[in-house]
Amino acid sequence: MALASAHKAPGLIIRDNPTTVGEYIGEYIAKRINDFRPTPERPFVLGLPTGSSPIPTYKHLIRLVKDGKLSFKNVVTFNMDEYVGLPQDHPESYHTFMFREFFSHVDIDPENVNILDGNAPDLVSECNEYEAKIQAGGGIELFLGGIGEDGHIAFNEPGSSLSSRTRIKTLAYDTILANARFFGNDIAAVPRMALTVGVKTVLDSREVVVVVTGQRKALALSMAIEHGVNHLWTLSALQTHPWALIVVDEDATAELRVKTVKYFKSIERVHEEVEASQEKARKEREG
Ligand SMILES: N[C@@H]1[C@@H](O)[C@H](O)[C@@H](COP(=O)(O)O)O[C@@H]1O
Repeated sequence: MALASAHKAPGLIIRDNPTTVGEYIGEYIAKRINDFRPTPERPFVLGLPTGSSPIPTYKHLIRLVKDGKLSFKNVVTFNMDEYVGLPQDHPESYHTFMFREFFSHVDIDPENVNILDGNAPDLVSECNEYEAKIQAGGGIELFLGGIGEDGHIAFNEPGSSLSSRTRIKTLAYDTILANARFFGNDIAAVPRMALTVGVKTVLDSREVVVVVTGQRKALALSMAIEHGVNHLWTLSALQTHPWALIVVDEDATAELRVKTVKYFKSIERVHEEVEASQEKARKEREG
C-alpha cells in the first residue's frame, strides 16, 4: 500500500520543525518519482512552489540527487506562479528563485522547466498556453504547494474561484505586505500582480502535497482543515481532493484543536503499524 493512500483526505502529517518537514516531503517526492520510473517518453510531471517554506524540501531533494538516490532527468516541472512585470533575472523573480534554490543543483534539463512568463506580451495567452501545456503533458502527477498567511495556494488569493485556472491575479494587500521582506521591506517595490495556476489546476493534479510551517500560517491551516470548503481560504479546496497531504511543523498547529492534532497523529501511528506489518509479511513471503 502506498504511504499516502491510507490517509484520509486531506491527510495531515506533523513533524517537529521545518527541517524535518523538508526531509519528510523530500523522501516522499523521491519515492513517488522513483516508483514511477520516469522515461523521456513518460516523464514524471511535478508542480512546484516558491517561498521560504519549500526550501528545506529542495535542500533534501538536492542531497538525494547528490547521493545518487534520485534523478530529475526525466522530470518535467511546472511552477505555480510568477510576478507580473518583474524582469526574469531580478533576484526576487520566481524564475531566479527556482534556479538559485533548486534547478541549478539537480540534474534537470532546463528544457523541462516550465515557469509562467510574467513579462509575456499577451498575459492572457501566456496563461491559457500554460494550462494547455500542462494538459498536453498528461496533467500533473504531484503538485507540491505552499500557502500564504491568508490561506492562499499559489497566488489564489481569498475570494478566488475554486474552479479557477491559470490566470492573472491582483495580489491581496496582506500578501504584498508579507512579501515586502523579500524586497528590502519596501512595500512599493513588491509587484501588484502575478500569474498563477488556478485552484482547479491544482485540484486536477493526481496528488497534492502542501507544506505549511511556522506559527504565522497557523490560522490558515485551521481554517483549511477544521472548517468547511470556502473560497476565502483557498487551501480548504483540498478537502475535495482524493489524494492530498499537508505536511506541517509543530508551530503551524498552534491554532488547531488538541483533538485535531491527536487525531492525525493517531492515524499516522496506525498507518505506520500497518506498513510495518505489511513489510514483515513481505519479508516472510520472500523468505
Ligand atoms: N505565491 C507564493 C506562494 O506560492 C507561497 O506559498 C507563499 C508562501 O511563502 P513562504 O513560504 O515564504 O511563507 O508565498 C507566495 O505568496
